Amino acid sequence: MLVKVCGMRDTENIRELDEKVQPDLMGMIFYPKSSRYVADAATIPSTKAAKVGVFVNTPVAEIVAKVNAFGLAYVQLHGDEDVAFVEELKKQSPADLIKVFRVTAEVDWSYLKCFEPYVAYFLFDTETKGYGGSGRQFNWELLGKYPLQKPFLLSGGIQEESVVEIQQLQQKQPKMAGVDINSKFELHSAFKDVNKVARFVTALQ
Ligand SMILES: O=C(O)c1ccccc1NCC(=O)[C@H](O)[C@H](O)COP(=O)(O)O
Repeated sequence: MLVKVCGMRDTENIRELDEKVQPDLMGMIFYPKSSRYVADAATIPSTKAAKVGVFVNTPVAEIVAKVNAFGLAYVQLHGDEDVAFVEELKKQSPADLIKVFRVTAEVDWSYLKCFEPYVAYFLFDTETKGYGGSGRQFNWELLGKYPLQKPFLLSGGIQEESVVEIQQLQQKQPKMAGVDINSKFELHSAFKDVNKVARFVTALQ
């Protein structure tokens, strides 16, 4: 199962996580209103993990500039980006795309289907005022009925204690390609407890 650790910023914390845990994906937040906002490319070291930039309703040109400055392998669209926007970004960005859907009570699968040609993964997170990183879980049972072909990542309030529930969901839903973790593994904002992430990843595999 793929593991994405999101909301990283501190140089040494990124290096330690990359060496000890070797996550597949390492996420950085480019949403200025987030407490995890990354402003400076100089603080982000090179990593074995593929870098993911998280954006919220950011113009295409600005995203492409960050892809180049930070060497992003993926762009995660965590806002209200529509299909036309995603299609245009796909034309201009050298990075692959992850489109996020923030879940409330139900999911409109037919709407998601329109995004399938342009993205590498979908990602499901909990609806929250700040767009993401809330530490709150949505009703994962909704994904048991996932009807599409595109692989997806599960997110929203995942913690060490979530392992069994994640494994059960993956058995039901083979399109679930991985998980995305963030606030439940933080010592403080944008700084992860590497040992806690390591325990989680070991338990998951
Ligand atoms: O983390 C943030 O501050 C953030 C702000 C705005 C948009 C997205 C954000 N995080 C994106 C992520 O990929 C998180 O990992 C995801 O929302 C889950 O976070 P959590 O519920 O804290 O595990």
